Amino acid sequence: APLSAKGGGVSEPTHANQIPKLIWSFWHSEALVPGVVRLAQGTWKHFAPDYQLRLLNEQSVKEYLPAGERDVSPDSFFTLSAYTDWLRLSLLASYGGIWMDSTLLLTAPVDSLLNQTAHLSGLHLEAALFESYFLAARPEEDIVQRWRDEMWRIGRMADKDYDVHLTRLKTRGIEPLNGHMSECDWRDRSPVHEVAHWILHRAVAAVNFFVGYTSFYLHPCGQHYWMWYYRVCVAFNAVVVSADGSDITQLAAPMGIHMTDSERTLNRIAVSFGWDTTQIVRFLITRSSEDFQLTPIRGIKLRSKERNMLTELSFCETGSIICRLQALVGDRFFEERASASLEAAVEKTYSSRQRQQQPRQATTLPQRRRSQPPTEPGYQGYKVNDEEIEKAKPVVVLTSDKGITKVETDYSDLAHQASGFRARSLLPTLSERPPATTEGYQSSAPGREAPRPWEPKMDVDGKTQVPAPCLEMRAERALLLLTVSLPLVFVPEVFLPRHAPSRVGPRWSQGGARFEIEPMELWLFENGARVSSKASVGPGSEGRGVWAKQTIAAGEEIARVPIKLVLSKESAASALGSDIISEDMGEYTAIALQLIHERYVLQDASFWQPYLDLLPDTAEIGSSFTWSEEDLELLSGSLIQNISSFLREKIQDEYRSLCETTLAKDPASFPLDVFTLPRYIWAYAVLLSRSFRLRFDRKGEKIALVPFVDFINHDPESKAYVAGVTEAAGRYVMLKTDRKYGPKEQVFDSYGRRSNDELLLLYGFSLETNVHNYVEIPLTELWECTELAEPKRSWLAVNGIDQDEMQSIFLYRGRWPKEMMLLLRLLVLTREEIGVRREYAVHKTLKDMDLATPVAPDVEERALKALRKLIAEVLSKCPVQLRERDAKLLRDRLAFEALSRKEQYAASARHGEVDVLETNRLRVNRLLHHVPFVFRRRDARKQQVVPGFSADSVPQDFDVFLKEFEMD
Ligand SMILES: C[S@@+](CC[C@H](N)C(=O)[O-])C[C@H]1O[C@@H](n2cnc3c(N)ncnc32)[C@H](O)[C@@H]1O
Repeated sequence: APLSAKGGGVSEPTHANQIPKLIWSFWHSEALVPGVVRLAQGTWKHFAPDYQLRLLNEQSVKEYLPAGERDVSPDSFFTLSAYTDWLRLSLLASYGGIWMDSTLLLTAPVDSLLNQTAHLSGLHLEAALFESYFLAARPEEDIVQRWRDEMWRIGRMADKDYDVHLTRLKTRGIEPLNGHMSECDWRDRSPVHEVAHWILHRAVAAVNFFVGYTSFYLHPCGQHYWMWYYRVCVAFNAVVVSADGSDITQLAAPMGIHMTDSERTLNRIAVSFGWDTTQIVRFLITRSSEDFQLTPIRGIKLRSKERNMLTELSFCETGSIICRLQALVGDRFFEERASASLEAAVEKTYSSRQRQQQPRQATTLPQRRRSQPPTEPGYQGYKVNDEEIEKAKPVVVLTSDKGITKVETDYSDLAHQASGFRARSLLPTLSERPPATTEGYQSSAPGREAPRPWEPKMDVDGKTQVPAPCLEMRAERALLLLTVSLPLVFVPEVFLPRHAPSRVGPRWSQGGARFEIEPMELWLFENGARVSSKASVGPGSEGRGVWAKQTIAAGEEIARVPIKLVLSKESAASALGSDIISEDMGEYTAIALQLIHERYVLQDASFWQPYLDLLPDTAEIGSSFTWSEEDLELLSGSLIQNISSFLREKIQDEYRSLCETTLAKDPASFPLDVFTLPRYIWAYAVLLSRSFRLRFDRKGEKIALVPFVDFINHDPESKAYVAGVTEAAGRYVMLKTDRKYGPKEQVFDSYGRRSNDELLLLYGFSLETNVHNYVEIPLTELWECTELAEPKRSWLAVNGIDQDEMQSIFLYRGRWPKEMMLLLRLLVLTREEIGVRREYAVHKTLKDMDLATPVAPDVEERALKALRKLIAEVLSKCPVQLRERDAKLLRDRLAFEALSRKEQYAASARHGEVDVLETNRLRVNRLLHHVPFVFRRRDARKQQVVPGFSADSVPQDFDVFLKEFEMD
């Protein structure tokens, strides 16, 4: 049966319940594919001849991504690897097939690595990590979809947010890496170290024991680092395994996930032998691997270090694994030699590069970060041979966020690691070293942006250095650990449970009448609503929510509420009459009047009484527009303070005008001592925090309060859906799940991509981690001083940008809408630059200029500087002390938890704004720094004959720079 087309109109033949014969892989550039990657592809053709290869790059991938995901690019993530981790899951979730990392050499038929009956097949490492470099699945597998969604969520989290997320997982009893890598390895140390370990281990366990109460978790040793590195595995464990335990193979098997031991197969050479890069490469290209049996291991997975070294050397000795594989494939990617000395080749490659100092040719790897040969004493230089490897082994460079700070001669002082330095060996890729700062830092590879200042940097091993905030956090935590937990050090481990029993305390009290759901459930039932027996309303830290009582499948209907139970303008009109609820009355106003009428006039006689009894009061909702003046002070320095006052005033004005007009028509039915201002504000708070926009027919959307369905809480990532349905039997509102929910799991819905400011204003809460935070910046002043304002406005209008959109820009944390730079460029363009006065001529000039991309260095600089000024103006309204206080509070769980709910939300919202502004300020500074460079390169590029090369050595990653200016 043909597979449904997901993207680009592609459909694949497949057999039901079989993994489609498709191999997916990604290499960022189409032109510069290293020999070893091409060799890998050759092995796939040989060992998977009946499979279709889908070798994607940044451009072609768009053809295959499902419609809603086509705009996702590496820019959407903090790192390229996070992007490709998400990409593989997205492709497999849609089309199924096999994902192979580009450096995976098959050495046996691919089917020997698959299990056709499993939902998901792959490989695990040490029974603790489910690898992601080789994955196979049938299309639309629930497990893969959930994994993809989780990866999408956490792949785009900044380090700080990710840290909070990891702690949350712990509080929910999920061990992100199944206990793996949580142990500190202090072996071969002195007895003092042993004792220190013993104390540390218990102290850490004691502190972490309280994670459920304190939300404070200490990542022991390098565990946080590993969790960062294996983000895709963390995502896997969070959604698939979802439980504590050290052996994921056992946990995953009942879910239909098949795992092969990677140490017996693809990882055998690297892991089982415990070799480093040089040893692995030596084995692969020299005759020492002549007798090695390839079939049993089924394949070889190379890391980027091995790939780089193989690409540099580009030869193999007859009989070696690489030579044998290329003979099998029938193509030559490596120069075959009868005998060769690895050392001589290494020396030749590196020293000739040193001599030439020239751009390399197209056959080599795309340019990576390169620095001049270092001059620090103790740095062992570019030559590598055994003797030097031996000599150089003890050389350790200690790096902090400020770059290389210290060069030492042995590893022994591991205390440095604990105090914020990571030790890394200089060998074997001596030629690379991260620069001291990110300024003037070239991007690492085509398709990747230059590292962002907040992004954990990659060190020479392709691993991350722990970024500064984490280091500080770790130091602070260590101090806290010692003070808080020393008395607990001697609590025997057996008394410490593996994970904490409960979550952080609820924000609502869990008892009381508002938690007696049964009368409403009975009322729903009697009036024809259908609520699945698998779900019910129950308490949680978000107030009441919809919970799964037992497993609910993806796409299952949880509730169906007939229209007669719904409060809308229609119901208001039938309750209050069309004299009062006139055609032109707003929907919110109409329902607000009905809410007051039902609750305070009809009271127990109201049809909706069982539902109204459960509605929260104004303080419980806590929307910031209902806060007192005193409470609003908590929001000082943030944009939301003024917005809250503004909305409140608008509602008050509306109430006053209603009193004078509509309500005055029938004072007996609408006495002003019943229809009071506080009640009107309450009704608005209920409506803004719990109503839905529903579409039942073509006429348009309706605002409605839907009993039961409005108990669903917000998770920005949820895709559960609420929809109006019209059938012959009548209209109803339906709630359906987006994914499978396990017993006792809360079902969430997304209230939309709302920033913390919006959430606080309308719903009375904000999120500590919110990827949708943004700040709206008015352009009033820029419009006032721009030249040729009118023709510019009309040109924008002709191009589909309406008056409101022209007035401000939306600044997001990780992306810039395309219109933003276009607007800024347009506003800074002078009359002279446009060079014409008549409107139609201005339109033509602007069209030719293509303002969606940088047009000229000085225009670009002015636009960026204007943006910087706007950002600085907004930032200046938030005093530095306040910013620092918020940042500190959000790092320090204990202090944060000690705040009142409003203080917590205020701090999160203001911090969200500052974070967006600061991040963008840094970005603008960085771009300003690159402007001259980008244009110089662009000019050089125009002149050169062969794209990508010129005497001026245009970097291969030129496009990446340009991209910075063209984000969407
Ligand atoms: C549609 S109602 C959901 C039901 C509500 N929890 C109740 O008990 O009635 C929206 C309200 O739920 C709360 N809420 C929803 N999602 C939340 C979240 N993620 N965190 C905290 N509070 C949340 C807020 O008080 C919000 O105003």
